[in-house]
Amino acid sequence: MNIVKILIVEDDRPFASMLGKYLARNNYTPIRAHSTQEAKRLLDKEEPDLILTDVRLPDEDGLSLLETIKTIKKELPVILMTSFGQVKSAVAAMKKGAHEYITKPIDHEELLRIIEEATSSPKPTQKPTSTPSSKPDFIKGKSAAFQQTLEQAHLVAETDLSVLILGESGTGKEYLSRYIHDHSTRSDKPFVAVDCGALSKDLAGSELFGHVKGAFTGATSNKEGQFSAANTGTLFLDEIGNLSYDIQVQLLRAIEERTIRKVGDTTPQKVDVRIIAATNEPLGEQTSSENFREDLYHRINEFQIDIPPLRERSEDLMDFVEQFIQTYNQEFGRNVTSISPEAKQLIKNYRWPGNIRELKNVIRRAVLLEKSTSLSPASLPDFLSTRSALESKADLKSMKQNREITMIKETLIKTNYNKSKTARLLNIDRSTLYDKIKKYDLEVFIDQRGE
Ligand SMILES: Nc1ncnc2c1ncn2[C@@H]1O[C@H](COP(=O)(O)OP(=O)(O)OP(=O)(O)O)[C@@H](O)[C@H]1O
Repeated sequence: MNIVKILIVEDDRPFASMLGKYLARNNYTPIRAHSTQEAKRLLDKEEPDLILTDVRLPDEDGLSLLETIKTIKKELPVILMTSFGQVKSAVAAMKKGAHEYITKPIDHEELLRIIEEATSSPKPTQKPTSTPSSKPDFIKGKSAAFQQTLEQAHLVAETDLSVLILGESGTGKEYLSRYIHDHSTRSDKPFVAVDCGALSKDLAGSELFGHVKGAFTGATSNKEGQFSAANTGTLFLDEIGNLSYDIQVQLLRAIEERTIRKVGDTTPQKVDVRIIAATNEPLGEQTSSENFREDLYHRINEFQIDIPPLRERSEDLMDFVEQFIQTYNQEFGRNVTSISPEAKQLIKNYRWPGNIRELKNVIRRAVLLEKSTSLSPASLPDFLSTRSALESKADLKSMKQNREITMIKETLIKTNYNKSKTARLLNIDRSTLYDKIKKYDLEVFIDQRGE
């Protein structure tokens, strides 16, 4: 798999760090600079494939950085991050050759789409300056299990109830929350997604509620938090179980009193935000172990929606495959028009522990590799066939191995591909885990997500 290096130029360190972690989780290699000077140094040293820069930076602004880059590395795509109200800068940026601009608060899905487009296709010299990209295509499928989920989503969308979405990693919790927002009366207002799992303990308060200048070392200016960014709209809190106890207290107050206080400030600020939270670990269990406050749990769980794992939506599987093939045909300029029966069988036999995200990654890679018009097993990663080959043998040894592969994969996903944690949970040492990863050819599986 190609390594795509992205240089993030952003002086807001917590935000840069969050963005970096998000890109790393999506198989990119982030590098961070906090000023244009630092960015210029890293341009030569690191040779990034793409630049993602803020417009406002402490030394020069992102537009001058863009100009410099266009004179030395004309082909290097630059994406600017602008705030609402900086439309003029955005238009100027497009004229100066920026690949695209994206408005803060960043819509993560949109960012990924723009990055994928910028790094995989030949660059158009000029792009329309007007509207930011449209919303992602939401695949509804036809399985009874998901139709029920959708029905609940429609029902709750019409209300202002807080929603808790439960589902394994990659089942589409963020996608569904966006869908609920799009079908609510707040649809023309901001939708802001926060990955609570990527927030550091120290900076989570500032990220969510904002801070005032001087509130802590490094707080060189006032900053609005994600609550303010989502005001009048919807705030999606992913991996909510990761919030510290202190932040849980503040969050509860923000939801109940509809007011927030910035870090370092005592003045309450009114906010009107609809909360949708998500978790892939049952919070009920965490409340009994006192990791998660029970009062907050009940407050965010006014309505619960469960998303079934992909393996329980077998009727939807090929809908996703076909749609993803179309998407990547367009993106990579391929012409895959069918799927060979063998490839179809491999896709159907696999358990998809990483759910829709894993499927999407597998199809992206397959479309990129496929030379003919029919998707063949050769373009699919080995781990799909390893498992099926083992499955076809009904002996005890193969069945044991099969179970072992599944457990390793599921634990890797659970620990966000952290091998030390995985080994600990599986009660084996790291070297045994490495041996098994090698033996079962699981490197490709791990590459889907990166560490
Ligand atoms: N209904 C859908 N239609 C099209 N694509 C989808 C749908 N649901 C999910 N996806 C795809 O699957 C990927 C994972 O979705 P999403 O990020 O919403 O999952 P998640 O459950 O929030 O994951 P995590 O638990 O890791 O945060 C997305 O990038 C999206 O492309």
